[in-house]
This record gives sequence, C-alpha cells and structure tokens, in this order.
Amino acid sequence: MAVLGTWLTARRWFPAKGTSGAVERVAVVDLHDPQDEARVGLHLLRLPSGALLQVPLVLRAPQTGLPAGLDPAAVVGTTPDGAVVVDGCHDPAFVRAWLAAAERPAGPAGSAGSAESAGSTRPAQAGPARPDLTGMRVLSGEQSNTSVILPALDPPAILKVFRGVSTGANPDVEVPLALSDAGWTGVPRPLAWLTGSWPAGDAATEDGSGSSTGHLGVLSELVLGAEDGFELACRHASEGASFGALAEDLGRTTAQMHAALRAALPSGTAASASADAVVTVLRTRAAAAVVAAPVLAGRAAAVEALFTEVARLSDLPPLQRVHGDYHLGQVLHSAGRGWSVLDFEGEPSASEAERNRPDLALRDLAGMLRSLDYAAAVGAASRPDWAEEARTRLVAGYLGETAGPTATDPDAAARTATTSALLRALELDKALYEVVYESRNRPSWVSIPLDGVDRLLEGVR
Ligand SMILES: Nc1ncnc2c1ncn2[C@@H]1O[C@H](COP(=O)(O)OP(=O)(O)O)[C@@H](O)[C@H]1O
Ligand SMILES: O=P(O)(O)O[C@H]1O[C@H](CO)[C@@H](O[C@H]2O[C@H](CO)[C@@H](O)[C@H](O)[C@H]2O)[C@H](O)[C@H]1O
Repeated sequence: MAVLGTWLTARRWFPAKGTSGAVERVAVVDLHDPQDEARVGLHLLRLPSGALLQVPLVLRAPQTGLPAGLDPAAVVGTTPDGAVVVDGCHDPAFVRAWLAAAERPAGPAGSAGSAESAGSTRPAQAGPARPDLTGMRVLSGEQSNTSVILPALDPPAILKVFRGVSTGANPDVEVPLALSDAGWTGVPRPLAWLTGSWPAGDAATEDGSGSSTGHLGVLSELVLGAEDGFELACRHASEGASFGALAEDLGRTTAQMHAALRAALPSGTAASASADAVVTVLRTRAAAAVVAAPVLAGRAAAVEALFTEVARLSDLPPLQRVHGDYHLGQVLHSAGRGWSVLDFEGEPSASEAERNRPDLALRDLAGMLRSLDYAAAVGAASRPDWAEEARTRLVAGYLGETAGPTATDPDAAARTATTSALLRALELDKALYEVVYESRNRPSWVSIPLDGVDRLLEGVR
C-alpha cells in the first residue's frame, strides 16, 4: 500500500476521490504467466465506502529488467526489497496470465444456452498457448474501468479489467453473453471472462465458505474500424453536420436492444410499474444528488414539482432489464455493423441490486437524450437546432421500432403524453446524477448537466 500511495488516488479509475479514510488490501488473486517468472497479482483493495477495487500489478525482481516496449510511466514504484512494481494492465505478463486463467464458452456463440453466473461450470476451452500481443495498448480515455486492446489475438479482442468488483455475476459479462447467445448482433461477443474469490469479511456467504466470488474482467470481440459514439456526435456538432440519420438509426438499435433484453433476460415482473414506485425511486435519487451536489439545493422544489406530475400518471409501461448507463460513450459506430452497444454494468456508483433491478426502458432513451445535449455542448454545435433535430430523430427511431402508439390506437394520445412526461422526468433524473458525477470527476463540465437541469425545469413551478 505504501508503494501505491498517491499513484493510486491519482488514477482516473480511482472512485473514492475527495473522500478520506484508509484503503486496505483484502486479497491478492495470484495468476501465472506461462512465459515469464514475474509475479502477477490482482490486488483487491477495500475502499472506505466498503467497495472493492481491483488493481492488477506485476512484480519483477530488480535484475530481470522490464519487458521490451513497456511504457516507463507504467512503473508504479519499488518495494522495500527492490522488486519493481508495474501497473499490470500495461504489462504483457498480466495479459498472458489473464488469458491463461480465463474461462471460455464451450461451443460456437449461440450454442451454449443462457448466460451463467460467476463461478459457473460452463465447460471451458483452453486459451491460446502463446497469445500474440503485438500492438497491445491500454485505452487512455475517460473510463471507470481499464481496457486493453489486443488487435493481434484471433479474433482481435479487447480486455476489460473491472475496477469495481462485487460478489456474483457482473452484468457486463452476463448481459452481453445472454444477448449474443440469443442471437442479437448489436453487442460485441464475450470471448472469455475471469472470476476470482476473496475473503467475504463480515458479510455472510450463502455457502458458508466465508469467501465471495465475482467476475474480475471480460475479453470481448473487438469491433474493427469503430468510432466512439460520443466522438462521432461531437465531430458532427462542431462541423455543423446533421446527426439526424445516425440518431434515428441509434433509436432503432436501442429499441432492438430492449426487445433482445426482454427475450434473453425476462425480468419475471410482467406487471407495469406503479407511478408511486417510480416516483419513490426518482425522489430518493434526487435527494441523494442534492446532498452530494449542494449547487442543486435551490432547484429541489422545482424537481419535486416535476416528479409530482409523474405521480399522477396511470398506465405506465412494464419494467424490464435495461442498459442502465446508456450514453453516446457506450455505443460504437462502424461502417460494417452500424451501432454496437457496450458496457452493461449500469452507473458506476450503483449497488449490485440497483444494477439488476428491472426498470423503465425509457430510462435508457432518456440517457441518450442527455448525451446528445453533452455532444452539442462539447462539440460547440454551430447550428442552434443541432441537438433538437438529433433528439427528435432518436425518439422517432425508437418509437417507430417499438409497438408504440399508432394512429389507429384509441389510447394513442394518452400513451404519447405518458411517454413524454416519463422521458422528461427520467432525463431530469439523469441530469441530476450527471451534476454529481461531473462535480466529482470533471468539475469544469458541471455546467453542461446543470444547464440541462434548468432547461428541463423551465416553466415548472
Ligand atoms: N468491443 C469493442 N470494440 C471496440 N472498442 C471497444 C469495445 N469495447 C469497448 N471499446 C472501447 O473502449 C471504451 C470503453 O469501454 P467501456 O466498456 O464503456 O468501459 P468503461 O466501463 O470503463 O467506460 C469504449 O468507449 C470504446 O471506445
Ligand atoms: O462510461 P461510464 O460507465 O464510466 O459512465 C460514467 O462516465 C461517463 C463519462 O465518460 C458519464 O457520461 C457523461 O459524460 C458523457 C460524455 O463524456 C456524456 O455522453 C453522457 O451523457 C454523460 O452522462 C456517465 O454519466 C458516467 O456514469
């Protein structure tokens, strides 16, 4: 822990910025690199909040030197006995050890049935004996986790190391696996995943073993020639180019994702949501946001007034499994595949129960509407109607693909009004979350969601 020191707290993926309290190591999952004597360990650190953080490290004896091409900035420090400590995600020894230890689906995609949970007994296939790591590189973007691109693997892949680790199946393994097994091609196929165990601490374990098991990372098919949705949208905004057609297509992909989620992971609650239950969740989240970001305090009464309108709605749509943190940075666009959807982990700070809870599918659409607003701001959209056009086309694409209200439907007007009231409330909910997220992570961006909050509250008394 002394070696990690300030290196740890300065990482983009370190989630406890601005909080005090000790960070302690609770376990090390040891891995073995078949080609190197280095010690590869996945260090699991308990944060003051109780959450577990994964930090893969490679320790090398001083005389052995560093692997060729290793970024010198990946060296974290030196232990008192002289071992060089390397940030594992940058070190080929870690990737080889990970690939050797990971589980893989038995047969071709689509033949293996439904997704399994962490620690499953899905028959494993062996990993490559000598994986080709040529061109390996760590993504440097705004990520809560850490991803390593492995373009020379067969097939080309991306390894995502989960920084936040929790007991049980990680939705970012379970959901894409279920969607691909069900034949939906809008998600990159998971190729392998790693589970690990650690002492459960005070928590009671189901099997009485005193240890917890959970997913530590996933290797997925790399979408070739893909552009990140946020960068694509920002570029269109700054060039004054319409994003309408791409947004409409994204709306259709989103509706198809929701249909695939309903089919692959039925939620078991066919019943519609009650307006009271929806508003209770909205109020709880808004209250937490106001505590975390005092800049919202003056808006609390208007927020409550908008939510009260939702409490009056009847005939809400059924709940289902959703993406949970849907924004332009979670979708890729490529010429060959169109839109692909990533990252089913939900909001980074959500509890496991919150991530798996059936929800309103419109929550995802609302997230994407917020993201178009971000793209207009970050890309400094030169056309005043850029965001409005993209937003309208996104919703049109989505509703056109769902069995939404039709001209012959006698309740069409009422259902359209319910959809738009829910979308507005869910967009506000996301914007409040974003104010907290930006205050903690990118304070200079906080005005983007704050402007969104104010726009959504316009005219609300
Ligand atoms: N299968 C993939 N193919 C190509 N690029 C990917 C793939 N998965 C992720 N990426 C890239 O990695 C970035 C981060 O991935 P993501 O799963 O959203 O991680 P995080 O949860 O840390 O935000 C994406 O924005 C995208 O640029
Ligand atoms: O992708 P993550 O699961 O890590 O999501 C978190 O980080 C996102 C930032 O990368 C954050 O998204 C917010 O900023 C985006 C632009 O960078 C914007 O497109 C999104 O609409 C906005 O919410 C996300 O909220 C957070 O959970």
